[in-house]
Amino acid sequence: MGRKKIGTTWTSFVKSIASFNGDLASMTAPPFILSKASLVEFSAYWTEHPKLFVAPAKESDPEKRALAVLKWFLSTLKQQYSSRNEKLGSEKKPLNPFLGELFLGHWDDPEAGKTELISEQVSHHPPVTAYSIINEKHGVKLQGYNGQKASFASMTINVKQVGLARLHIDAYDEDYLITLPTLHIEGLVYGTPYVELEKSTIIQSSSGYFAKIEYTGKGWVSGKKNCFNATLQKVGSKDILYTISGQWTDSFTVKKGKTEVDSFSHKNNPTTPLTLKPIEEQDPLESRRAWAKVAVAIDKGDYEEIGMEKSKIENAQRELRKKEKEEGKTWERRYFSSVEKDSATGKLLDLAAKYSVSLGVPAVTLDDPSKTNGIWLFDEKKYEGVKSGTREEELKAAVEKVEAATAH
Ligand SMILES: CCC(=O)OC[C@H](C)CC[C@H]1O[C@H]2C[C@H]3[C@@H]4CC=C5C[C@@H](O)CC[C@]5(C)[C@H]4CC[C@]3(C)[C@H]2[C@@H]1C
Repeated sequence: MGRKKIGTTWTSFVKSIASFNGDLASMTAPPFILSKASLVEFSAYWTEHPKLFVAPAKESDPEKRALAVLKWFLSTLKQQYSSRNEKLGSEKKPLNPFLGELFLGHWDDPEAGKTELISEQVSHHPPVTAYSIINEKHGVKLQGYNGQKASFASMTINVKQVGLARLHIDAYDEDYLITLPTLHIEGLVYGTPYVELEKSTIIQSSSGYFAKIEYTGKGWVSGKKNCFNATLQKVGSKDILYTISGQWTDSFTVKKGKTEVDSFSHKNNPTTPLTLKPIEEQDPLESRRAWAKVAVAIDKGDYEEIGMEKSKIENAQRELRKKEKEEGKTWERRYFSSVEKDSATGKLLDLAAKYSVSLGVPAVTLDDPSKTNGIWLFDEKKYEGVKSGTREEELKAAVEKVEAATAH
C-alpha cells in the first residue's frame, strides 16, 4: 500500500483516536493495523518459557525461589509487549473478544512437562480477560485477570492495566502477587505503533520477599530501548539481595552485590510453541474457530468483508445480551466466577498489607473491582465439571444459544 494511502486513512484514524472515549476496543481501525489475534490469546504470553515458569518449584531456598519467580516474570515481557512488532512489523489492534470467548491450549516441554492454558473473556463491557495456567507436574499455577483503561494525549495512547496475576507454588504453599505494567503506545504518527512500558511493578510474595521492577524506557547512557532495573528484597529490610537490569526485549543480568551470578537472553532461549486443537475440533466458542472468517477477510485486507463478518458476531452478542436481560439471566462463565469484593479483595489486600515492605512503597493496590465487573477467580469446581463431563448439557446449551443467534 503506497505511502499516500496509509497517510490518508491513517491520519484520519489517528485524528479519530484523539476523540475516542477511552474504550480502545470500540475503535474501528484501518485493515493494515488489525491483527487476526483476539485479545483473549494474550494470556498465552505468560508462559512461552515453561522451564522458567516451573523453575521456582525446584528451589528449596525461599530467596532463590523468589529470584526464580522474578527471572520468569522478566522473561515474559518481550512476548507480552513486543512480539507483534517482531512478527508483524508493528503493534497491531487485536480483535475485541466476545463475552465467553475461549482460548485453550497447552505447552509441551521435555523438562517442564505439560503446562495447560485456559483463557476466557469474562467481560465485554469493559473488556476483561481471565486466565489460569497450570503445570501439574511441578505444582505451579498462574491465575489472574486484566482489563485496560486507555487515554490519549500528545499522539500517544496511555494504557493503565487493571487487575492482577497470582502465582502459586504448591510445594511451599506460597503466593506471589504480580501487578501489571502501565504502558503507552508510541509511533502512532508514523503508522508504526509500538509499546513502551513505564513506571514500576511489584511482585509481593507470601514468604516475605518483595521485588520491584522499574521500567526506564530508553537508557540515557546506552540509548537502548525497553530498559529496566529490578531489585529483590526481604520484607522489612533495606538490604538489596539481588539486582537485575538490562532490556526486557533482549537480555538482562542478575547481580549479587557487584558479582554477576546469572543472566538471560532471548536469543539463547527460544519460546516453546503453544499447542492448539485443529480448528475443526475446537469448541465453537474458541477464539480461532469463532473468528476464522474475520481472519480470512483481514488477510485479504477486504474492509467490507471484515466489517460484515465482525458485525455478524457482534450482532449475535447484542441479541444474546438483550435476551438475557429480558429473562433476568447473565452469561455463565465457563471457568471463572466473579466473587464479592470483600471476600477475594480482602484476602488479596490482607496478603499485600501483611507483606508490604516498610519502605513505604505500596505493595499491591487492587484496582476498584467495578472497573473489571468484579474480581475474577478461577473456579476449580467449574473446571472439574468441564473435565468430568458433568457440565456437558450446560455447555452444549450455551454453544447452541450463540450459534442460533449467529445463524440469522
Ligand atoms: C484503538 C486504537 C488503535 O487501534 O491503535 C492502534 C495501535 C495498534 C495501538 C492500540 C493497540 O495496541 C495494542 C497493545 C495491546 C496490549 C499489549 C499487551 C498486553 C499485555 C497482556 O498481558 C494484557 C493485554 C495488553 C495490555 C494489551 C491490551 C490491548 C493493547 C493496548 C492494544 C491496543 C488496542
